[in-house]
Amino acid sequence: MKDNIIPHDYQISKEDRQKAKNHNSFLLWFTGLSGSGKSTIANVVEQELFKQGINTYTLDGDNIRKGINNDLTFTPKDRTENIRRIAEVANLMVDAGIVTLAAFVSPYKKDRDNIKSIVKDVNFVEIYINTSVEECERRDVKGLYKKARAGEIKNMTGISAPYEAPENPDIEIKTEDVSVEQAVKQILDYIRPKLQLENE
Ligand SMILES: Nc1ncnc2c1ncn2[C@@H]1O[C@H](COP(=O)(O)OS(=O)(=O)O)[C@@H](OP(=O)(O)O)[C@H]1O
Ligand SMILES: Nc1ncnc2c1ncn2[C@@H]1O[C@H](COP(=O)(O)OP(=O)(O)O)[C@@H](O)[C@H]1O
Repeated sequence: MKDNIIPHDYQISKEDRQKAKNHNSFLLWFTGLSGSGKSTIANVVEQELFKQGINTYTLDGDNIRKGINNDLTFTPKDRTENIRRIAEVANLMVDAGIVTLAAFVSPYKKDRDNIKSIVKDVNFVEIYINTSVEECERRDVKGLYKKARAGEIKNMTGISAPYEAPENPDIEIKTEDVSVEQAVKQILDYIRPKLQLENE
């Protein structure tokens, strides 16, 4: 069946779209425990980029797990499928010339490696929001840790399901040591050269 799918040769390329917008596009992937600070930091990074006239879009649990992935749970198999679909969507967005931000727990190394192969290494910036489970549990932004401790939530990452920390992330942010503003600056400094088109 797949052999019969023959791609059409569309004439407007990713490079054409990037030139029209005057910046490169790539994926900023935030990984870390629930409550680590992924959404908080991604949100401010996006606001700063938006102010600079950069085309951006953020994928997170609200628009993905309630929409395209509303059939998926938190079993390892479903998490793998969750991340695969998000990576495919992100790949289309990067192809459309958009600096795409994605904030997902994404606890498994093999799933994060798969994102890299879908969007290609050069388009993938892995940002590890490194906050200890003790601190995430203390924050307990959504009350999920309390529920997990009470046995009301199964497979809770950090409590009853694993989190495989990135070994060599592009950016690592320890939110117990740095402020949101410092974290945002670290990310913006890292991506500034990546935004520039080659002939500039
Ligand atoms: N069992 C369990 N483990 C972890 N997280 C849980 C769980 N159940 C619900 N939630 C809430 O769902 C958000 C995580 O969804 P993700 O799509 O990012 O997870 S994953 O990447 O597929 O592992 C996560 O959102 P964030 O807090 O924004 O990380 C939680 O609020
Ligand atoms: N340095 C920091 N960076 C990011 N968030 C922080 C920091 N210090 C405290 N917080 C707080 O931690 C919480 C992180 O929640 P959230 O961004 O929703 O996490 P996640 O998206 O990873 O689940 C927020 O209430 C935020 O205000």
